[in-house]
Amino acid sequence: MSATDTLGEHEQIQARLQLQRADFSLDVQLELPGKGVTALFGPSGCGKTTCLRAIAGLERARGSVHVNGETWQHDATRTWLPTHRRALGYVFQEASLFAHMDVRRNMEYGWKRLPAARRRVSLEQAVDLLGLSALTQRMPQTLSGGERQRVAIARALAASPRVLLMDEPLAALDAARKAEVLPYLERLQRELSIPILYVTHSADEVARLATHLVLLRGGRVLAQGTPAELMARLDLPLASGDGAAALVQGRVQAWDAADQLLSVGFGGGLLHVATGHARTVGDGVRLRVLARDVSLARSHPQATSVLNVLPARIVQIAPDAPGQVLVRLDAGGTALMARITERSRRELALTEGEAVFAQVKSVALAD
Ligand SMILES: Nc1ncnc2c1ncn2[C@@H]1O[C@H](COP(=O)(O)OP(=O)(O)OP(=O)(O)O)[C@@H](O)[C@H]1O
Repeated sequence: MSATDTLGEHEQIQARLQLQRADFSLDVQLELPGKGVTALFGPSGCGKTTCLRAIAGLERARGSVHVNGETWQHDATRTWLPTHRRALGYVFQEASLFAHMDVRRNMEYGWKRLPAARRRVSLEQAVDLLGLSALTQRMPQTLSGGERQRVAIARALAASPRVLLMDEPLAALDAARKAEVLPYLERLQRELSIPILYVTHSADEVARLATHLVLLRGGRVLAQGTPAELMARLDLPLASGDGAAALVQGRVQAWDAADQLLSVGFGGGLLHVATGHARTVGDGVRLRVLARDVSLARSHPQATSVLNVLPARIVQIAPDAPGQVLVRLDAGGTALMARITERSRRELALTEGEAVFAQVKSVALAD
């Protein structure tokens, strides 16, 4: 079987990976969309990097790996392609650029080795996507950490990979450098048809970038699905702690420059977001609503400073931190979450299935 043999399952990444170490075992079945950003998310040691390395062929797991129509590993037919025959780009935590080559020659490295017929990304495109046109003559040691990482991503892209594997690409950067690189990653997600597998243990990065999410625990898949779906599951660890939040996909309906307020429409109504950044009417946006910023009322609150009051239905109530409960709501088909005290729940006699008003004190743009 050759690298171009297909399974008829284009536009999908499938991996069955099993591996045994002295004190760790990996046993996962991944069925991932062949486009967008799939985040592999979980605590330290759960096997995120091992999964990525096994997909790349840097680690020998038992099983199979199929990437958008190509078979890279299939034990049943004794197929196992070495890493250099797998059309992938790998971006590590620390950019490993060739110190003796300038940015352009670093980028040409993988690109030149590719037969012209297989080049799907031009060098110019990679330079442009990562905003590197002013840096092509620079040597790596003169670049900031964020710039080096952008070059590493561009170099990986220029090799026209079928998939881009990124292992905590922002983890080594400080907050300011992270903020500088993130928009480029978002751009890749929007403009490229190359799927990205993105290892992270940052919930912020998941909320901002991921279109699909795989939760790993102890070498096993705990759950996989869209970030909005999994973040609203009260039985999963994402819903615990201060970061518990709902993701709301909406569309910009208006921008009020005087009040610096963005109005975003979604299935459950309208949310107003205080932001200094104007957005174009009609654009899709992702909002993050923290459970701790949502309170509940039985009737529509009057004369409140909270701008966002949405009718919703209680779907589920689960115990949370001591004295608190987490409430999953349905607002016109979109999941929201509220963290309230057990006493408030009792005094308002809130139960599953009931209609309430959700007061959303604060909303942030996730992208
Ligand atoms: N080369 C190795 N030899 C033996 N054990 C290893 C090796 N590499 C990783 N491990 C172990 O395998 C388990 C999974 O490691 P892995 O690096 O995949 O986790 P991770 O989820 O990526 O963690 P982190 O977020 O800390 O990078 C851990 O228990 C780790 O100690």
